[in-house]
Amino acid sequence: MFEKYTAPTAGEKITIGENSQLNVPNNPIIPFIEGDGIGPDIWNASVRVIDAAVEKAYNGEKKIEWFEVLAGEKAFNQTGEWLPADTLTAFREYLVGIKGPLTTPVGGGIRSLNVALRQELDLFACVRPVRYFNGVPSPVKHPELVDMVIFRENSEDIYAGIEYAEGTDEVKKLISFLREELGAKKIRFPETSGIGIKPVSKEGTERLVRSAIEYAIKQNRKSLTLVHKGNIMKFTEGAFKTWGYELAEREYGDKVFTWAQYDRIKDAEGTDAANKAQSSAEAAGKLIVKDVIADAFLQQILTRPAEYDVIATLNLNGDYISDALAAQVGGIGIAPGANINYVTGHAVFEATHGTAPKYAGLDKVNPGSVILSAVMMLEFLGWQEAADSIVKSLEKTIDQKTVTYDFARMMEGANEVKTSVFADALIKNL
Ligand SMILES: NC(=O)C1=CN([C@@H]2O[C@H](COP(=O)(O)OP(=O)(O)OC[C@H]3O[C@@H](n4cnc5c(N)ncnc54)[C@H](OP(=O)(O)O)[C@@H]3O)[C@@H](O)[C@H]2O)C=CC1
Ligand SMILES: O=C(O)CCC(=O)C(=O)O
Ligand SMILES: [Mg+2]
Repeated sequence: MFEKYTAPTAGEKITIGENSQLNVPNNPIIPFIEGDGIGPDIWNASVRVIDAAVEKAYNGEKKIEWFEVLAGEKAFNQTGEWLPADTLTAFREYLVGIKGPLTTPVGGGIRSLNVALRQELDLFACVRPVRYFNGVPSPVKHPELVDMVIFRENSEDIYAGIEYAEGTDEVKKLISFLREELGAKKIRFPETSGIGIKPVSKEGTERLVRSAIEYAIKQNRKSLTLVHKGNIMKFTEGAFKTWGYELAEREYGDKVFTWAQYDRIKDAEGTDAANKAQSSAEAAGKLIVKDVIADAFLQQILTRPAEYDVIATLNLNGDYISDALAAQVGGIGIAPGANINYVTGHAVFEATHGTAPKYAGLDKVNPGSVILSAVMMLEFLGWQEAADSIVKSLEKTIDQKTVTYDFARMMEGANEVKTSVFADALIKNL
């Protein structure tokens, strides 16, 4: 199976059965990437918390068999490759994995390994829940009103990496094709432009929006909002909105009420009739599917966060929105995430934040994002008891004001501790 890695001898594989149901043994093999920068600090703390929670929740009957796989600087230093083929094989074979952050240079150098993993494994949904933990210092007055789950499309948009640098033969060819064959007249400085391409497909949109609706219905959420910049990017972001509404009505007709329906009723029968139709859909517990333009959304999440619930959006919007919303509930130190293909069952869990290089090796940063990503992983495996016990312990530890520097600097009377000591406190509070 592997070119260079040795497959673990202990533990068993997670498999997927009919109806995309996971079969999870009591000792699943789970590949992990430690990550660059702060990766080792937060991974070493997180893995202790995860193991202790599983041990305690199941009295030793369940145990994760961790399998380290390489990517990023550690991989390059040991193998000469940034993302060895064996690492992809491991995530493919064992279905579920977890990773620390990986560095991506700006303006040149290697393309993002994080994006490569998502694309290679076709992990089309980046799921990032954002909720408030009592006692966490926040820059807004009512952080508790933020309770959103972002479904970020993870396989297309400008992340496809189709871009050509200024001055190259490729960009000259492309610009002349755009101008001469397609009549593009508005490239302001054709001699000195770089060009990036933004593919957005109907299939890609539909699978993402379908996953978000399924999640919203299962979790009894009130609304799903399609966030886009479709007024400007009509055939990519505008199409995302149109395809999203069409899919919602076609596949979930009796379970949803869309703002596209609202508009049709309004045009035919007037505003009162449309308002009535929406109110009765809400009373019947239907999921309201609505949309908002991305810039307006970014101000409304600050002014009226309670109006938003599950979010479905494109790749770049989702990237910006994840960090912005994380800040509202106390920062990127407790912002978890998952990259999931709901059809094949492949999933790689990871924090929203990056490698924070200035803190690397200082045993300083908050491991909360990776720990909460592991909570999402445990839930994905159906190990709810272990997941719940970590969340309770995190709540208790924050309540005791035992926190890392990021919270301590905004908290009165905090007991600031290192990453490893924060993990000790979490384990004690399990
Ligand atoms: N999925 C991934 O692997 C990701 C990788 N990256 C990559 O990471 C590298 C660095 O990116 P950068 O833009 O600096 O973003 P980072 O998220 O790495 O760091 C930005 C700031 O966020 C805060 N922060 C990040 N992580 C934590 C944590 N665990 N606890 C507390 N605070 C934290 C720090 O704020 P402060 O300075 O205020 O203390 C830090 O300076 C880049 O190469 C980027 O491409 C970025 C995002 C995701
Ligand atoms: O791949 C990277 O380096 C950045 C990724 C990122 O910002 C994200 O996943 O939110
Ligand atoms: Mg990001």
